[in-house]
Amino acid sequence: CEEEIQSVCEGFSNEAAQSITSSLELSIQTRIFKIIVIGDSNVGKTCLTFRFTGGSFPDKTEATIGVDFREKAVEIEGETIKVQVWDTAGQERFRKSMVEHYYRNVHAVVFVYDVTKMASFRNLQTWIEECNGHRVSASVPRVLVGNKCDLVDQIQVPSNMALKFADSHNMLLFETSAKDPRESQNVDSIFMSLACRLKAQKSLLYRDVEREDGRVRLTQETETKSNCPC
Ligand SMILES: Nc1nc2c(ncn2[C@@H]2O[C@H](COP(=O)(O)OP(=O)(O)OP(=O)(O)O)[C@@H](O)[C@H]2O)c(=O)[nH]1
Ligand SMILES: [Mg+2]
Repeated sequence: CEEEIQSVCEGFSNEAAQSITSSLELSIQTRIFKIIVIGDSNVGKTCLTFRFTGGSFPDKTEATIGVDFREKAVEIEGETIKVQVWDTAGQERFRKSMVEHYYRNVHAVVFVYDVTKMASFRNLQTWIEECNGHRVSASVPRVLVGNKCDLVDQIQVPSNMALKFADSHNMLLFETSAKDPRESQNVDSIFMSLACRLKAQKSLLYRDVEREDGRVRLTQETETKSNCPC
């Protein structure tokens, strides 16, 4: 790594090189938490990940093809952590070749259903089976998200039914809306609660950083200072 840093700094003034070195060192030390977002097409996975990483609701979305990556640096108890969100495709034809990649070295899983579509709730069982089928360890935290709560007069999935399902699968339940700006903090807490739990499992993640991130990366994400919500 030191050699890589030196080669990056060649040709820069001392001051610039020093600043690059400290940025690179910080980047190398930063832990990355890989969180995948899974569920039927159209439930709002892209909008939820966009709300968390970009802070807004996208004007227009198209069906995700394969996977979209979004990252956000967050600060938890003085440590900067990079939350890497894998926004996966819900449509079978757009996900086939990618499924193995979704689950490889995953640190946490977010299952999403649409509170206005009972079928998307019923299909959760299939998504959970797919996840289990890819040998995702039971120690990998999972949460359940019921999205589109702003559509209050169209709700088909009662909260108590969702809660029972979440309990039986040892998951926390979040009912929220990617669209309603008043819910943005609730959307943040989906990912922040997972990041807090992962931070507590210290050992696994430095190893993953070394393995996946042998290359040096400089990023320009916004940093969110936040206290642990859990
Ligand atoms: N009312 C409402 N609409 C939403 C909300 N979240 C997403 N939508 C809408 O639902 C549609 C699908 O949203 P996406 O985020 O693209 O869905 P997706 O789960 O990523 O779909 P795939 O990429 O095909 O798997 C879009 O028209 C969004 O505008 C929400 O919280 N409330
Ligand atoms: Mg999508």
